[in-house]
Amino acid sequence: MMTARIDTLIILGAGGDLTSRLLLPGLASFLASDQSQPLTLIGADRQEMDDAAWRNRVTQSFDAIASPAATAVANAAHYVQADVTDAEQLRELIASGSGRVALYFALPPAIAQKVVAVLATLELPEGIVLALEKPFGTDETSARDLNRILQTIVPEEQVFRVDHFLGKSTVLNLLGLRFANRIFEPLLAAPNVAKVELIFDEALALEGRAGYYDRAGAVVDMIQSHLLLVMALTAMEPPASVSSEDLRGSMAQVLRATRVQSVDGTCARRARYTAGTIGDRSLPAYADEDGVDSERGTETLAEVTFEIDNWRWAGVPFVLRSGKALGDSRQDIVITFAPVPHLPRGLTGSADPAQLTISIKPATLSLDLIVNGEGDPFTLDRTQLNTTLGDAAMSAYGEVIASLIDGDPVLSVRGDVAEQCWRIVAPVLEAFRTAQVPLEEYPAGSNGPGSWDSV
Ligand SMILES: O=P(O)(O)OC[C@H]1O[C@@H](O)[C@H](O)[C@@H](O)[C@@H]1O
Repeated sequence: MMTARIDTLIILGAGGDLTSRLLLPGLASFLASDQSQPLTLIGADRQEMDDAAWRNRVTQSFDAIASPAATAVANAAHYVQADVTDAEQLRELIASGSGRVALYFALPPAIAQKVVAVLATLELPEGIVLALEKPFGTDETSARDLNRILQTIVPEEQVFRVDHFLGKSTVLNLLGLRFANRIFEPLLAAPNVAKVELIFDEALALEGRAGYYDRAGAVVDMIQSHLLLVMALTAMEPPASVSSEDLRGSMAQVLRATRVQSVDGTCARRARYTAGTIGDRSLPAYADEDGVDSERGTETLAEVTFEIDNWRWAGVPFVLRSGKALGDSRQDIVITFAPVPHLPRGLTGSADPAQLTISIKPATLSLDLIVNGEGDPFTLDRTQLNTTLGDAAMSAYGEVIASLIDGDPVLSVRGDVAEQCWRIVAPVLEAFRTAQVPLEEYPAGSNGPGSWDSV
């Protein structure tokens, strides 16, 4: 496997929103903590722009996390005006890179697929890495087709399917928490665990992204991509190492064993927000947002229960929930332990089982335990052990870019995993499409439909 660092990063779609909002700030975050080697940055897009204008754009996006390395990269950046769906223009663009090249597709999925097809006709430099943003395909079949073409272009180790959740430090903390402490890992299995919940509730609403979101909805936007990967890290078997083969192999194995709890749609709920207020922001109903086709019935909140058919997890529900325009932002992994098999008679009071909560943001860990209460020593009470996990040196995008620039696919979604994630949610998407699951409503700023019990 080739693991030499990337010397040239070429961004396709350099003039787009993704580049300035996420990719360049992520690159700045990486550069601030990496001084070791120069990197040539080339931006490419259809629009007319000269090097100076592109450098200016890069500098502006780098501003929040300025560093000498970032300034050096911005000052030496180049811009190439090109239609990258044209074979000759794409070939010339790639040839303008020196050393090992990474091609970053910051492009809408349909154009990215065209460019992949064009790449398949070109002779490419040794070791080129192709970085593709989500969504990777639109279902299992299209993801498999895209993987098949990519396989004809470069080896799997040179395809980097970006999912920035794999770069979140608290998500990566699952590895240390689970595999470096003897006290949790043996307990993380049926019958010790009653349920596992992964909650990603956002106060953010549509934020002008109707063009993408109205076709995706909460299941595709969050559960199919990010949350299933977090679930895989929470539930996978201990890998022998954190090499890309071992880590991604363990993730793939647990996802292959994952299915929705029932195929008839009763394992899923969905809702969309109506008008409401969050803090001092008044939000229109989702259906009235610019660019939304209300007939499409897109959900802005979804909850799906999965099961993992293996020895460790058989029968334990994994509830994944994510929604927008909710009153409380929450990003938690909540592991609820099973009740003890026998509570000594004479101990009274709340014996609700212990819970371990790993919060992605703010990065905290809390263990909710039952102890003897302060008053009557035979009355049970609850106590909480809390700790903060500290801020990561790099942003999630920075971490993913670091792994890309290192030429190490460990934080990239492996091809078969991308296909599995689509396979897993397919029955839910079908149940939504055929209206087997009612589309409920919740006012923006609330905690979801009143009938949904909160976790
Ligand atoms: O919390 P983060 O890192 O911004 O990630 C959440 C975002 O992840 C993106 O991939 C989704 O498209 C967004 O809808 C979501 O808000």
